[in-house]
Amino acid sequence: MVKDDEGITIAAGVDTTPDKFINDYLVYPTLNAVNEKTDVIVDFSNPKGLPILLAYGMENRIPMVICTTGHSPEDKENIKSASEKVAILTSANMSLGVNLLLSLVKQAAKALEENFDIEIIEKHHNQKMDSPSGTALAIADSINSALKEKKEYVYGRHSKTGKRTFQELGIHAIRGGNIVGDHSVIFAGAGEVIEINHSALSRDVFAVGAIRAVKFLYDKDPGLYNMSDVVSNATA
Ligand SMILES: NC(=O)C1=CN([C@@H]2O[C@H](COP(=O)(O)OP(=O)(O)OC[C@H]3O[C@@H](n4cnc5c(N)ncnc54)[C@H](OP(=O)(O)O)[C@@H]3O)[C@@H](O)[C@H]2O)C=CC1
Ligand SMILES: O=C(O)C1=N[C@H](C(=O)O)C[C@H](O)C1
Repeated sequence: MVKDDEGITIAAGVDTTPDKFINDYLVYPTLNAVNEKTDVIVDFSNPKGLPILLAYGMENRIPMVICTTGHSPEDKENIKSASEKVAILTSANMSLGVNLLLSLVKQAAKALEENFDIEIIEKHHNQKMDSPSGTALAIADSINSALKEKKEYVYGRHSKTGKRTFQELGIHAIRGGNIVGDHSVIFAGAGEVIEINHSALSRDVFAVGAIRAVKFLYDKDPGLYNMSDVVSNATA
């Protein structure tokens, strides 16, 4: 996708795997070789590389587009503090459609808060490392942000006995084949069901979003940004 875009080029690919120590210092030769003219770092990799990624980005004041999912609460705190020094954009899903879905589910949750059960089902390929998907968690957080009574996330319901409570928000992960990424949000009421669904048909949608994010972020002041900033920015 970058090859077809005249505005940007790939300066380097780097490895942030923390696997080498010399005198207690982690050594990352490939990371040190990054071209000084690098304007933005894009990360679609593994949460294990986060400490090195943040340290490098902060030290060199290079904005970072972090698309990797599966971060721990501590990782998320570290991203937040790093964003005080350098611009960081995080998004569990770079597609335009999912970012619209995040606001649609908020609207639906508000309207149906009193008597609809809410469940999320996500489906992904059999190579995915984390579950549930970062997008499913972002959808759940978006729903919760709209509700007066916050829901409690219940993952999978395996071996769970007893009835579902109204406070539950079920989150379910399906893994198989080469499914790119499907997210369905089900609002189930008495006698009616509303389902809001997004299907990524190709991984290109994530690359397109990441390129838009790069163009948005490269000259931004320190701060924590997300895809809704990009989408709402007409020049991005
Ligand atoms: N925000 C979004 O829109 C999207 C986010 N993702 C997220 O991106 C991440 C990667 O997913 P996906 O592309 O499917 O995974 P893949 O396994 O296909 O690709 C990950 C790549 O990252 C490389 N990698 C792993 N660790 C490091 C590291 N420490 N430093 C540098 N490179 C590393 C891997 O190299 P090697 O093969 O050598 O291990 C591999 O090339 C996941 O967290 C996924 O959820 C994915 C799609 C969209
Ligand atoms: O791993 C993937 O493939 C994807 N991961 C992201 C997530 O965890 O939400 C986004 C997308 O659905 C593809």
